[in-house]
Amino acid sequence: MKEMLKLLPYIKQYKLMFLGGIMLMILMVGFELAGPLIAASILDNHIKLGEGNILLRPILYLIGLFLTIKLLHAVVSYFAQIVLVCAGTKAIQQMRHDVFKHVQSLPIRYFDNLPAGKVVARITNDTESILQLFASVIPMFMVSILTIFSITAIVFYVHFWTGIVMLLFIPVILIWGILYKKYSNENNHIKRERNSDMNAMINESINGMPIIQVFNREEQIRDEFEKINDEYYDSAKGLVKLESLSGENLANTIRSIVFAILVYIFAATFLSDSTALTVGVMYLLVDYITRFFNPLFNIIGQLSIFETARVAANKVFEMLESQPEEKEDGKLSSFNGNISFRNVNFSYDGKRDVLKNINIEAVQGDTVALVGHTGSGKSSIINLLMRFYDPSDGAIYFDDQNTKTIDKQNIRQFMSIVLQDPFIYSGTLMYNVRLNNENISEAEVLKALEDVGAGPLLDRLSDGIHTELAERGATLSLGERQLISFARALAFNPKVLVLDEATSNIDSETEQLIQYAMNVVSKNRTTFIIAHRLSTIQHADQIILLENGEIKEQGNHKELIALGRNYSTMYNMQMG
Ligand SMILES: Nc1ncnc2c1ncn2[C@@H]1O[C@H](COP(=O)(O)OP(=O)(O)OP(=O)(O)O)[C@@H](O)[C@H]1O
Repeated sequence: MKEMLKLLPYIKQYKLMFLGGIMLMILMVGFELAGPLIAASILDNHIKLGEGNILLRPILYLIGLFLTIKLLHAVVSYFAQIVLVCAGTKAIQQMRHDVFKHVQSLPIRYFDNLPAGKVVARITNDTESILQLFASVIPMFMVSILTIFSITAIVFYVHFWTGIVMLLFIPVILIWGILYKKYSNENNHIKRERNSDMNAMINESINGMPIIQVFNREEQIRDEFEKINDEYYDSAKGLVKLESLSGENLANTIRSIVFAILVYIFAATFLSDSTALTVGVMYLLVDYITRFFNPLFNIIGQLSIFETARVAANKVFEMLESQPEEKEDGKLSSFNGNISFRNVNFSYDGKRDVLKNINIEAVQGDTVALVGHTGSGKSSIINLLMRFYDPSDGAIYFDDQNTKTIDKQNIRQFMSIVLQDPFIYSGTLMYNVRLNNENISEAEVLKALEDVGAGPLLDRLSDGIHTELAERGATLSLGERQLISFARALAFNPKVLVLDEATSNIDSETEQLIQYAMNVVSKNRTTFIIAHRLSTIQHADQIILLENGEIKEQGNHKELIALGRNYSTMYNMQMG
């Protein structure tokens, strides 16, 4: 239930709308319950059975009143629905905003074990389920409880024993509700888990579609998907069975039992003149009893939606409460581009050190190349440099200021990165270069593209820099995506540049293009390159050879070749 309390701040933000909706619902209940009172009055006061004395005019008035009330009921329920759905949608809009904002503030570490599809499910599906709570379940619970109390009060007032019979059945229904909740919880939990597993899998399959198709894994992936889909179906079936059992069937059975008892009570009252009920009162009781059970069963029927929303809220709040990246107050007011790693150790999981005693001194404008076999720790060094993670031991200094004391956003303002598989967002070429940074003008975007050698690409695109690019740059070659990524780095004019060289086999012409772009962008900037082709880093100021997270060789190309150890072996091998 604590999830419900956490929803309160969202309700509070739109409290006037929610209150308005609830007031309208209370009016609705009033109109709904007035109907039987009017009918009873017609029967008892204006149709005197056996006396041949029917007063038509008051009956017409009362029928007019009855119809007016019905009309008002319809109008009020229309507006109540609109106001509550709008308030709920607004509250959910705010919640989505908060979740999305919070996701952006989470450390990269958080996503290591959480598939993107699950994050998507949290922001879309789960919040949508919570909307049901605001817009339908909670108001319906309130209206139902109000209806139950009002009918109980009226029935007790009109006929005490009928009231007692009605109340006797409430514990039966409550016990049913508790049992229902217990069994539906389990199925609901599985259903939601499988739903988010499916999201994750669809997301992963779409991203990895080329690999799946090339390796002919369609059938296996389909089978895996079907397995999750079947589990989803089973849990949904379990819920439907439970709902069918608890819905109309149970309602009708209990209602019939209550009616049977009432018929007996009514018959018994006729045996005595003093307690005999009038036709109007009997009609009133029968009508109210029919209405009395509806809200009770409505509550039980909505428990499954309530449960789904509760589980969803739980998941959303779990994400909202996960620790965001720590914020440091320190700022780099000016930064020349000097970077040093001092005795840095690092572990992702707190158990295995993937970097051990790393020492690097890079002065402004230096190019530092990181080389080594796969898994040797090159990307981990970059992860620390970008402050996606922090060292377990030792420290990294930017111009003699420990980066741990500097606000991450502030540090990243001075850096740009070009990844080996550059990310292209759906949007125009201009958007992709300046990423919505209005401080970078259109002319600067054009110049950056020209400078890195993307002129021919610009000429080819029908709308130049305003051409819409496909999601993930699907319609561009790897080389073209890299050039855009270089232009992005250049346009942001960073002090520090990080280049993750493409490992894939690019042809020598593209390699030349990229080498040219690399030289343009890295000019006068401190540059860290993860290098796979040793031919591209011969002019680097420092080459660092890593093995199992340790620096094994460090120096410039000439020095390492002269050393005649692993670097020179690797270089000779690559040069054939
Ligand atoms: N997010 C992570 N969580 C746990 N371990 C990780 C994570 N990322 C990398 N590792 C481990 O850290 C070690 C160093 O990986 P890193 O990515 O730095 O190597 P690399 O030299 O960049 O390799 P490659 O050239 O293949 O990209 C590897 O053993 C890897 O399995």
